[in-house]
Amino acid sequence: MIDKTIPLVDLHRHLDGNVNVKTIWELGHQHGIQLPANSLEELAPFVQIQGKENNLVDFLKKLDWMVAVLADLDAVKRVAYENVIDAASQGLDYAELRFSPYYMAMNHNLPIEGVVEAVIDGVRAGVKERDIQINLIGIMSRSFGQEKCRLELEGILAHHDSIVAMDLAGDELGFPGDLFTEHFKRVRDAGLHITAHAGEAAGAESMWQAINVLGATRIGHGVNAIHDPKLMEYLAKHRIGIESCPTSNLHTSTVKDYDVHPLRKFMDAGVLIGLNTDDPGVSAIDIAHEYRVVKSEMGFSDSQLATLQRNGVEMAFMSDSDRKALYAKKLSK
Ligand SMILES: O=c1[nH]cnc2c1ncn2[C@@H]1O[C@H](CO)[C@@H](O)[C@H]1O
Ligand SMILES: [Zn+2]
Repeated sequence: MIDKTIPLVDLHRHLDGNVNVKTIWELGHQHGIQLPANSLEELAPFVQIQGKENNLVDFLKKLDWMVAVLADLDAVKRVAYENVIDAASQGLDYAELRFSPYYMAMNHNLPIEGVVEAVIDGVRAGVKERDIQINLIGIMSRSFGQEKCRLELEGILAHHDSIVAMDLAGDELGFPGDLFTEHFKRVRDAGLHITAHAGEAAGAESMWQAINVLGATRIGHGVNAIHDPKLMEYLAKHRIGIESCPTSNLHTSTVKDYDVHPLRKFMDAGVLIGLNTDDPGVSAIDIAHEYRVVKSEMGFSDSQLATLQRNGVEMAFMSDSDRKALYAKKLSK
């Protein structure tokens, strides 16, 4: 089902949405943080989706305990390190891990730039131990407004050599992209790639804005492009990559079920689209799960799955020579 000759990648994976229940438990106890449960089993439903949530904002609350236990920079480093080990254990050859430094810093007043450094350190430590390549994407969490996003941006830009791209995540309906026009101008000036969560809670207009105003060359989710044929055509023509996260879309009630997910329509329209996990810890899934459901619930053939797998590599924020090297490494295994 997963083609062993093609690199397996996950480009849309929040490391602050992928903290082990056990790690939350241990950090909570280590730092004397009051948790809402008396055992690991009791804690799981506070951070993992049970069934589905009514909307995106409710879904996002599940991440709150994952960052509530980040009491110091060692905790941040641990979470970043464990994310690399987890990604490698899931069979990924390459992953882009994204994180929101203010969101990770805010509960315990950590220095934002320190959080960025701790994430970079933790990822470096993980990569030393496992056969996986990682690139980092900085997130501006739109839900906290323009000023907090500016702080996130500055923390990331201070380390732009270790970061490949910038993203906009959080409450898409409440905080439209054009609030962050100035922020993304600075991102473009710094030469970072741009992806944005769009067309998930809001409509196609939010995707047009992400592309035309913010400068996004990839879009997270993008589900609602399906209602705008001109946009579908534009995405295909300009090779704007769609980072699809089907299970997350069910869990946020963006899409009712797998069999009505528009993934196939994007493929038919010639749009570059790949499979990703989004918040694997919250959704309690791995990347193989996404390939499995696309096959079993959406009826994709193995060759269509292989196209999705290759699309992921093509969309990755890496140089063409690194892309070639990734393919070559896979074939030599
Ligand atoms: O599916 C999603 N849609 C929009 N925002 C998200 C999603 N998953 C996580 N975050 C947001 O990303 C930041 C942490 O990395 C937080 O702002 C969280 O709310
Ligand atoms: Zn996301």
